[in-house]
Amino acid sequence: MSIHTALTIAGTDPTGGAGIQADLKTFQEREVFGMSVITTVLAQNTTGVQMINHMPLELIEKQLDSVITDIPPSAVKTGMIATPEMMEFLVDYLKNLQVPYICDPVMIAKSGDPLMDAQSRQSLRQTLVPLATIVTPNIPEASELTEMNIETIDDMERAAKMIVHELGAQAAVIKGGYRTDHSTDVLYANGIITRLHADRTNTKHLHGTGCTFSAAITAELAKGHSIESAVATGKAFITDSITHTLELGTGNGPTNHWGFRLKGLPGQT
Ligand SMILES: Nc1ncnc2c1ncn2[C@@H]1O[C@H](COP(=O)(O)OP(=O)(O)O)[C@@H](O)[C@H]1O
Ligand SMILES: Cc1ncc(COP(=O)(O)O)c(N)n1
Repeated sequence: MSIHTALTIAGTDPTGGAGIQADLKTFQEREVFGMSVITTVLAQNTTGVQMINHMPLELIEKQLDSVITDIPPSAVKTGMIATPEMMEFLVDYLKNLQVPYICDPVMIAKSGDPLMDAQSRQSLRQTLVPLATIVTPNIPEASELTEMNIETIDDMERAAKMIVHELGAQAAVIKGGYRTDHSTDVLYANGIITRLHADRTNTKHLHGTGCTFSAAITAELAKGHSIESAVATGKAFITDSITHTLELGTGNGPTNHWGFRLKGLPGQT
């Protein structure tokens, strides 16, 4: 039996809905062995972010060495990488790894709390985005990366193409979660636009949707699936996680990471 492994490099959420914790749960659900390197420890919950503490670069480096010299990952994702120094440091690391790399350009939490400053947002364009196999911005993040005003699906398609052709990523998915009329995401990969439709669930429990979606895609790439297949499975996974809501927390609650098990997914391996 071949074991697939995935590494997430990201910040934490002690309530388990977003960040590293959501990524590890998602890897497990997709039957991939999950590993993690913590960049930032957050005190946060379903109501917002209470405190942020970045790990020293040396500790991030030591964590990465511990993982990589022992259990090599088949795919890597980054989530909250909040400072230009962390981004610059990760560039060399990711180049050497030579495995699929998913960049979730986390900038703001669903609660509205900023997770990085303006200078870091700019650095992300130049450092991590060009290395990515897939970049997965939501609409505000895609606007920030492309400096475009994104309102329509056509705008989402233009932004996805710009992230590939001008910023240098291999593929981009612009997520439609910020829209109120539908939940269509747009994938641009291998020169082709694909629209991924899902019915919109009327819920406030959307904490960690982006983390969960990109982690599911990472798990599928770790198994060797194509970009198109991995994103389709990721979309089905997040849709089921949102639909089978748990109603946890006093604010905007987490998604249900075992939601897909209640319905079953196409394309499981
Ligand atoms: N209310 C919803 N109903 C169905 N799908 C949703 C809903 N909100 C978000 N999604 C989906 O969840 C995924 C994550 O999108 P989004 O919430 O925009 O990311 P982020 O957490 O980075 O802001 C996307 O596939 C998006 O279409
Ligand atoms: C550590 C960490 N990473 C990412 C998010 C974004 O989560 P959301 O998908 O709700 O925007 C978060 N709240 N915390």
